[in-house]
Amino acid sequence: MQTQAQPQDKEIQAETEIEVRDLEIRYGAVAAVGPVSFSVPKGKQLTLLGPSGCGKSTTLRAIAGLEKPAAGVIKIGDRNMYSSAENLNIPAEDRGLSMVFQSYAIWPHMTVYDNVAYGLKVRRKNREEIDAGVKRALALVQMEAYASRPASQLSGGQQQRVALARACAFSPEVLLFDEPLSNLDAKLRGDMRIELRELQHSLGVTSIYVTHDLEEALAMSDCIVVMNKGRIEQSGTPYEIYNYPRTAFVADFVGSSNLISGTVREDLSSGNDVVIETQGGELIHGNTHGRKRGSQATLSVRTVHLQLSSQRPAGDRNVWQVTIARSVFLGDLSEIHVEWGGRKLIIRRSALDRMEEGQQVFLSVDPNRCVLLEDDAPAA
Ligand SMILES: Nc1ncnc2c1ncn2[C@@H]1O[C@H](COP(=O)(O)OP(=O)(O)OP(=O)(O)O)[C@@H](O)[C@H]1O
Repeated sequence: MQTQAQPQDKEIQAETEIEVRDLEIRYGAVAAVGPVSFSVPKGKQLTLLGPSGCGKSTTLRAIAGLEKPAAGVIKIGDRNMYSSAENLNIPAEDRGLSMVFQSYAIWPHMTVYDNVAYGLKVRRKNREEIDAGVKRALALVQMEAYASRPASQLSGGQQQRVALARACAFSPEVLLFDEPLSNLDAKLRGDMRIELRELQHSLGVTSIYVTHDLEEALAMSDCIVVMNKGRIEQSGTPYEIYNYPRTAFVADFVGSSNLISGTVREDLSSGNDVVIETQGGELIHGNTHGRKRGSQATLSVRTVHLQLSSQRPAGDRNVWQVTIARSVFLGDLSEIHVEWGGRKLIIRRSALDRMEEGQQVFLSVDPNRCVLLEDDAPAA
């Protein structure tokens, strides 16, 4: 019997630090967000991921106190920061949190030291506390050597480190990040991603991170909330979101997938597997998920999970003979297009094993790699 691997749900049993409940945000008559609900356990990082305009920044700004919601509750620690029922909206500066923006927002005319000291001065710390706080924060981002340099004489990556140091200097309970790496070049982004994650871990600070960059979200988060058109499509660990998308939107947005629609034909008596009749032929999927015979179903199959081989693979389940229509070299990977059941399937595989256009090959997929979606994608 085929058993479908269970999602690795190691999600943290820690106490909740941030709770967002039935939050709605409007601009005039237009509903920009909501209702959305999610929570972040203490010391963990949650990422709001989604395409441009889906409402990520608006949600984050409401948590920061920079946007007044229309309804719902925002709770940090044991205090309500916003509650429509209580007509409560605590000002941003009293929420005990710090925010790092895409546009560093550091002052170019000030030195690095003064930039980092600013938040401590505003909080009326004494000279010794300010000095200790600045030194600790600069050490965290490895910028001690630049303390006396004007901020205008720093690279983009260094400026973003200063912005981070400034955000961490007064040891906030909560850190909010709004696309903090998107002004940096690809290489620096990759490095900063790791540094930021280590920083978040070492401080043990609870954080919410906004990005539209999938890799960033997968690499940096304890939990991802995927948003679309102001609503939550799915939330879970990076592993769950990537391997078990529930909707066509998530399957498509989080990594590249082939969406294949068909009709549930029969359960195999040997186990839980289900046969879906598609235009390309029978596709066997590893778990029924309660689908009834005759119902419409859409399977998501990741482009990296479809296999191509010149020899027929062992077994006869989910194996077809196809012709390579296109082969696109992408460096580490090649993207191969094949025609299957009157539609194009895309396969991503190592570029080392070359396949030529026009070549006849065998296409196969493990039934457990075909994920049944909860909604139906447009017929393909
Ligand atoms: N000040 C505003 N007035 C009116 N509508 C707004 C305002 N700010 C945002 N919106 C709208 O609210 C929706 C959500 O915007 P938001 O900036 O939160 O999206 P986002 O997911 O963060 O996108 P991006 O990644 O492009 O920043 C969008 O439709 C946007 O046009």
